[in-house]
Amino acid sequence: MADITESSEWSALAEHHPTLAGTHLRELFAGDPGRADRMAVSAGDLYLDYSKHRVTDETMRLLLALAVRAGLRERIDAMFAGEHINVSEDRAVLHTALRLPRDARLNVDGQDVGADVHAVLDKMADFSGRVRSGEWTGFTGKPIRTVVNIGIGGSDLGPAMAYEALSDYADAGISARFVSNIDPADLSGKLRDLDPEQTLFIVASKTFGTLETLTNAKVAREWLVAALGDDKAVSRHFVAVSTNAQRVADFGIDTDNMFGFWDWVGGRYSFDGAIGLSLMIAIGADRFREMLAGFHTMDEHFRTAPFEQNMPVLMGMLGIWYNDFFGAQTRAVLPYSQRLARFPAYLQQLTMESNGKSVRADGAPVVAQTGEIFWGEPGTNGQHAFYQLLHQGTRLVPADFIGFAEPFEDHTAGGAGMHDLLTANLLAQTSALAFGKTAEEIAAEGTPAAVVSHKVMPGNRPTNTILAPKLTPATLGQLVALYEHIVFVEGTIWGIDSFDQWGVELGKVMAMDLAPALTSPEPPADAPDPSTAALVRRYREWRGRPA
Ligand SMILES: O=P(O)(O)OC[C@H]1O[C@](O)(CO)[C@@H](O)[C@@H]1O
Repeated sequence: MADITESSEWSALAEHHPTLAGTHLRELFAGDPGRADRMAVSAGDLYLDYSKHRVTDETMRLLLALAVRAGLRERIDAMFAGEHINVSEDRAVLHTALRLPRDARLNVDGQDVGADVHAVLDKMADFSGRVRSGEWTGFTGKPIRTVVNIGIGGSDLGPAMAYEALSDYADAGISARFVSNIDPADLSGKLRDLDPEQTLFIVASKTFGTLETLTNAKVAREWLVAALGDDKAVSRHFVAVSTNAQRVADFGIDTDNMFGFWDWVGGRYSFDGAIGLSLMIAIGADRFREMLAGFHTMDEHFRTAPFEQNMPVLMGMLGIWYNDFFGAQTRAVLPYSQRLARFPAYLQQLTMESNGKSVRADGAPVVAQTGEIFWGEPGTNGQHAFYQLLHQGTRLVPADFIGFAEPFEDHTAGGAGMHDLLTANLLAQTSALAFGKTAEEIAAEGTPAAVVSHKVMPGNRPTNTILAPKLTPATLGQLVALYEHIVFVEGTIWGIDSFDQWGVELGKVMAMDLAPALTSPEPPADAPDPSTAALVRRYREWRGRPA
């Protein structure tokens, strides 16, 4: 694989960078009145303003030239066609197939992928409909009131985020809870006030081999059987989502009540398929399909729009600009929507499990910094916590602000609706971050000279602003697909396989090796290293075990 940093396109950006590094957004706007209208793009219902970036038209031209040089167009085509671009696992990468319209045809490795996807969606819709209508009852004949999704990583973060995002659409009186952590506090806290007779567990695991999920599921099964007094209750209260029917059967779940998917769907790309069953039960199959249509809208945009108008390409390349040329290490994601409270956590897995790599797809070391660190909190809460650093800290933290025009409800407060105040905060923050406030402006307000420097707002801090009319199933689908494709764009430039996650394996194996050292009646003979040995001794002592 060629070294992208040796390309003339990379060099051109490196040469161009000092000019922009020495230019303030105030100057860029002053010299370019049409910038805000020009540096904006729409995709589906999403509107992106990227004018508050430290770029000129020339920067964007150079960034897109780099994308072309990296073979982004060919790679997009390869992904959508089902080529095995996940090289380390020799798999296709086809989460985009999960949202293909019913009449679309896609044959991959001899499989009619579209037909398979819709067969599962139909099975989910049938089951969800029965649960929602009360036709599907628990063992004692009562309707289901709570769905508990037991899963972790992609089998948790996606459905949990989307359920919260779309909770205003949950119209059947069925709520969902999500259990992921092997910390027993998670499961017991979620079960505490539940009626077992009206609870349905969805055990969600692509592999059905994940320690946390299987352990939680076993304890949940014991809780259910103890309460209902009969093993036979399990078949009415446990269903599974997995790619591994054998393990589902071994666990004791009837495979008729299993909803499948395929190895060409990565866990972190999977909640728009069967992993989203809890969401579908809560909001219904029609709303779920609206969400899928939203995903598909963004997929088509990504697949077909010219790079100059292509939202994921533009945002991905801007990520490269800050990460690899400005040396920024993180990106804040700041949704001005309480409903999107879990969106940053969801994005952390999507982006960092995908692009946190230090070898390229061909196994050679990477040649540039990879893997932006994603983090964030909903506005306005973040404003009263960490925005101080965003505004006046020494680090450059590019940020994505996400807002919606229409609220679900809008109480008035002092003339303005609460939602309008929320949006005013979003707009104020991006403006303050970009333009700041100079020492002269602060002094002119009569500020004592000794305090002026403390109050200076440097500005020149770049942001994306993404606006949509309303947070609906369709806009959520568009938003998630947008970030999926941003990950893809960045991964392509870095030349990495964004679809494996080998870095999580070692810790899992070591935990299984260490567990006996914590629990054995006799002091353990060895530990992986002296520090861990000392910690094991301390733990055992506090647990009352011979150290
Ligand atoms: O769905 P599974 O197979 O239980 O895996 C859960 C999560 O664990 C991981 O493999 C990481 O350990 C994620 O990629 C995945 O989303």
